[in-house]
Amino acid sequence: MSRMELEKAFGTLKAQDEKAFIAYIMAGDGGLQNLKGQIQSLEAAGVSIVELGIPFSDPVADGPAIQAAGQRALAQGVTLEKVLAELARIRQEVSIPVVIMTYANPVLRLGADRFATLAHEAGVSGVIIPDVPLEEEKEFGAPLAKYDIAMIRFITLTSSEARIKEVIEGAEGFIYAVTVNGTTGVRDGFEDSLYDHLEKISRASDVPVCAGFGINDAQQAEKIGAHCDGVIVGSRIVNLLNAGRAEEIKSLIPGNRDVAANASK
Ligand SMILES: O=P(O)(O)OC[C@@H](O)[C@@H](O)c1c[nH]c2ccccc12
Repeated sequence: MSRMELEKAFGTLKAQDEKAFIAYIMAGDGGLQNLKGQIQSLEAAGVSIVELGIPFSDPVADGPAIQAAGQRALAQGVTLEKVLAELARIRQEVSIPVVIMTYANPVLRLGADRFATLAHEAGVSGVIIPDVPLEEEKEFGAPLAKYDIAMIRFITLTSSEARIKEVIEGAEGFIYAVTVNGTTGVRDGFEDSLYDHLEKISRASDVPVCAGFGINDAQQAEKIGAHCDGVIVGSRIVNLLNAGRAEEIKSLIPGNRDVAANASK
């Protein structure tokens, strides 16, 4: 698999006039032996793409829910290499695209070339590394490009016009538009200016734009998704999985309204 799978997924959604729902989970939270079942249950719930987090000891952009999930996974001895090996083992049984979300350090420890090879063997479609700025992207992106794996870039609320233009030029897979300032996790609400910001980026970008951080339910997902190509939900899903309430993930996806109504009864 490669970034073609991402293009295909977004193409199918567009043809059906639907938005992408990207679910973030922490690999190895609950044990790596459960990864296959977790991804399959997301797929069955109607998730479009899985963003698979790699546990890391110094996760600067993660809020409390993701940090706690990372600690649980680290306590189980989960590493980037083990996650990629497990993904390679289960790839035939998983059909939605998987994007790896990791910090730079675990990739550098493995070596950027070896990481790209293992990610390719694991069927990974894209990679998100939040602590690698555009200026340093090449070191990571070039080996991935050999296998056509997308290097996914961020735009934040404070990105300047010039920066937005730079990010959009040569963007791959999709653009991750951060909806709030700060770390991941549930928020009370969003700035009114968010919607214009998302529309502006979407208009300018050739690749789909997906918004994430602080999206907590189907209503928010629908409202934000209306101004871009999809949403990313992390903390809420991580918490539901950890609480053994995976079946409620369905109710976070807009369009599963009946499910949502039933779940809250
Ligand atoms: O948890 P939230 O608020 O739903 O946001 C998604 C986010 O967790 C996920 O995409 C993510 C986890 N760790 C990150 C680090 C940087 C950027 C994004 C992430």
